[in-house]
Amino acid sequence: MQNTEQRQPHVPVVAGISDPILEGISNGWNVHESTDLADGTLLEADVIIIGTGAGGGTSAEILSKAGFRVLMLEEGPLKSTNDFRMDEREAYRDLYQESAGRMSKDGAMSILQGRCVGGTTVINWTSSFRTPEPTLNYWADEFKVAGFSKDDMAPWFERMEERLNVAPWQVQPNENNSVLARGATKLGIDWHQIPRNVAGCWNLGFCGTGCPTNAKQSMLVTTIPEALNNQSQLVYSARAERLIFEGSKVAGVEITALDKDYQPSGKMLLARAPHVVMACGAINGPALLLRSGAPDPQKRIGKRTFFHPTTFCFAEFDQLIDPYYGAPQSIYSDHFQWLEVSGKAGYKLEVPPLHPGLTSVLLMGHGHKNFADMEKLPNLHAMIALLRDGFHPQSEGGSIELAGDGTPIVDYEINDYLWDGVRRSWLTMAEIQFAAGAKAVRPSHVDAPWYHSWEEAQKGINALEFRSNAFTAGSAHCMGGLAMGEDKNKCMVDSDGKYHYLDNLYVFDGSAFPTSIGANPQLSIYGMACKQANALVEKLRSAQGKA
Ligand SMILES: Cc1cc2nc3c(=O)[nH]c(=O)nc-3n(C[C@H](O)[C@H](O)[C@H](O)COP(=O)(O)OP(=O)(O)OC[C@H]3O[C@@H](n4cnc5c(N)ncnc54)[C@H](O)[C@@H]3O)c2cc1C
Repeated sequence: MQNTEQRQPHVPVVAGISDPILEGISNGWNVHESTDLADGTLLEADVIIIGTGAGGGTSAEILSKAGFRVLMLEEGPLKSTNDFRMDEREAYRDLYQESAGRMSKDGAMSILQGRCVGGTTVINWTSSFRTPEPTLNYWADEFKVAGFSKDDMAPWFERMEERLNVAPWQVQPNENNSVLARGATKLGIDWHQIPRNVAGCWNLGFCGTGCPTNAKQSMLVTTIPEALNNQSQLVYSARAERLIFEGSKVAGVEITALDKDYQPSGKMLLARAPHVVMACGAINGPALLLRSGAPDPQKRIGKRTFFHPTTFCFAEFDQLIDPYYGAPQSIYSDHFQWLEVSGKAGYKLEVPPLHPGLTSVLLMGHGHKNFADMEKLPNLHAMIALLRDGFHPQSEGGSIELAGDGTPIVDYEINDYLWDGVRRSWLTMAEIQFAAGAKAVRPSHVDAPWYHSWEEAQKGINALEFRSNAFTAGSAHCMGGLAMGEDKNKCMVDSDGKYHYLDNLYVFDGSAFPTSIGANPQLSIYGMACKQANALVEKLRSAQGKA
């Protein structure tokens, strides 16, 4: 097939590991790079799915298995096993939105999000949590989300856990994670093992640059191959530019074909189908609707965009931590998460993997200071606190605007309410790190020196000043912007994911969350998309029956 030759696959990192995408293409899958198609090409299907991440992959498998002709459109490139060479430079350029440089409008928030076939599931760290019950209850009470109680959702989570091999990680945690467990135990803080979606994981630690052994059960190696086996079509490097509306329906999708540098190639394509599912994720999904001028009587598109604003605290140890090796996340603590559901910001404690490129940015500082900190890397541990966003009147999240070229801008302010959570989270993390034997700790704030005792850290952290851009606040969890619920004053889609103001448009991805989740979001998206895509199958079948 032409695509196989054109892609010129790299030499695999691990000899003998198959590349299911290259194999599928050579067996005749209907896969096209957008620029291979002639300008003006018309693509047709029963259902168009825009975006191939957690929501898109899950929906494509379900709809195609039910016999519907599915067209998957993906803005990012098609990269697979042999392209994943555990190299940050290549991975950020090829697999991340804006080459991993996406930021909030004021530059205070770094945002990591995927952009490739398989979406963010290709680069995520595999932690798999069901949506916490207090979150589901809050959605029902505040947004009139129907059919999402803990019991309603249990069968959908079970189904996706089985499909993606979600299970507690039985291997000894790496030292980076062990620090969290050890320090928490000393202080009487409860912690647990993280379930992961892996099959035969080699414990390499490079989940964030794409899995070179196919162990991570991302959409790329599970649902997308199955959808392609079920006669779906995939067009990649294909950005849905605009939805075309006719009356109360989406009549087509205008597509920009992107070149090898991810820039518009000058070619445009058009796709038509009776039903359109948006699964382009938070930020880009609302931006697509804004670009398209979608009906929005309450002006709610892009509002309540959430992140789990994430704080970092570094610690230096005498012993080797090697924080870049081993399963990135295997221990968590929810001890500080649900003390109050809608009071002060709660937070989940985890650790991030520390690869050099990412770490040099997170540490803040530059020149000699940054160099000196980076020299500590083999003995460095980091802990993160994911602040729960969206459960308080002063935690309304951000909003999406459009730049002059139609690309999204995220306006998201870290305010006093969140700053209070930031400071508390630094205190918690520093105390745990010292309890685990750290010789020095440093929260990621430009003014923070290395503190050499818990007492010194307490005093220092309490004195740190709240200034925008003075501390690292990041997130890899983009949610909201097209809130789900039956309350039309607050929400854009109903509990089945159908857009309130159009008859044939659905949103099956993380943008539909009316708050942040309070846990890493992938399994919440899989469960929700599985439920909603099955409901859509039933609806389309009954419509066919009536026709
Ligand atoms: C480094 C990192 C680590 C993470 N670790 C975890 C973890 O351990 N556990 C966890 O639960 N979550 C984790 N996440 C987050 C999780 O993977 C995402 O929340 C989830 O994949 C989002 O699913 P989605 O369907 O909403 O969007 P995505 O998976 O992001 O998929 C959206 C897709 O749509 C495409 N797209 C966007 N706009 C367009 C357009 N206009 N036209 C065509 N295509 C478009 C994008 O390129 C993308 O491929 C992590 C994220 C990152 C960045």
